[in-house]
Amino acid sequence: MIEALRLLQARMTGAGPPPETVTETAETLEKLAAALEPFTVPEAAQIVGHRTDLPGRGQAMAPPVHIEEWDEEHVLGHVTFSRFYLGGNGAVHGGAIPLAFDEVMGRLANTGRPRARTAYLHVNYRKITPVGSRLRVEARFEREEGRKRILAGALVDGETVVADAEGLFVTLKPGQP
Ligand SMILES: CCCCCCCCCCCCCCCC(=O)SCCNC(=O)CCNC(=O)[C@H](O)C(C)(C)COP(=O)(O)OP(=O)(O)OC[C@H]1O[C@@H](n2cnc3c(N)ncnc32)[C@H](O)[C@@H]1OP(=O)(O)O
Repeated sequence: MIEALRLLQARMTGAGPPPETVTETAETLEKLAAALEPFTVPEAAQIVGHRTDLPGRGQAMAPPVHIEEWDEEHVLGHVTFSRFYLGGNGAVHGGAIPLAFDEVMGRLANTGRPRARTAYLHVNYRKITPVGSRLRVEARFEREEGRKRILAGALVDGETVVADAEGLFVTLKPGQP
């Protein structure tokens, strides 16, 4: 279902259909939304965001990061930003790149340690990130200072770092959501 939605997002972004196809598509989508409505569940029971085995944890908003290696010190994976993530002129939207970093760095920060949330994510856009290219995405645990965990990340196209990031993740205190 999520893969089909991702395909739809990419095709819709790249399409310039005639008005009758736009109307027909809108009607079909409204029917699908209505069919799912009776199955609305509380957050804890939803599938989306809870499937760590799926790219982007099954969250269609998150770029589909495929995890290849994952332990307490590093995460390695790959991601291809579809047309859905286009910012302009062939480049990925600047807001989509932190989504990928938060996904891999958040996963790493929360592996083998108590729960933490992103306090900041500092992203450097070094080069244009191309839509449609398979990119390597990496994260590594740098250091821990009390409740603070500092992580580093990089997005690499071939041999070229197109973006890198530093993230601060803070261990939650009891009662913090
Ligand atoms: C088998 C295992 C499976 C695991 C599988 C997991 C898979 C799962 C994948 C999940 C992948 C998605 C992961 C997404 C992760 C999010 O994106 S979380 C959503 C985005 N983040 C948020 O909503 C956080 C909102 N902010 C907050 O809740 C609070 O500000 C925080 C971050 C909890 C910190 O608040 P606080 O507890 O009051 O902390 P506070 O005492 O003020 O500060 C503690 C220290 O941090 C420093 N600090 C705090 N904020 C900042 C800042 N922005 N800048 C600099 N320093 C700061 C303070 O200066 C202080 O430093 P020290 O004085 O100790 O040196």
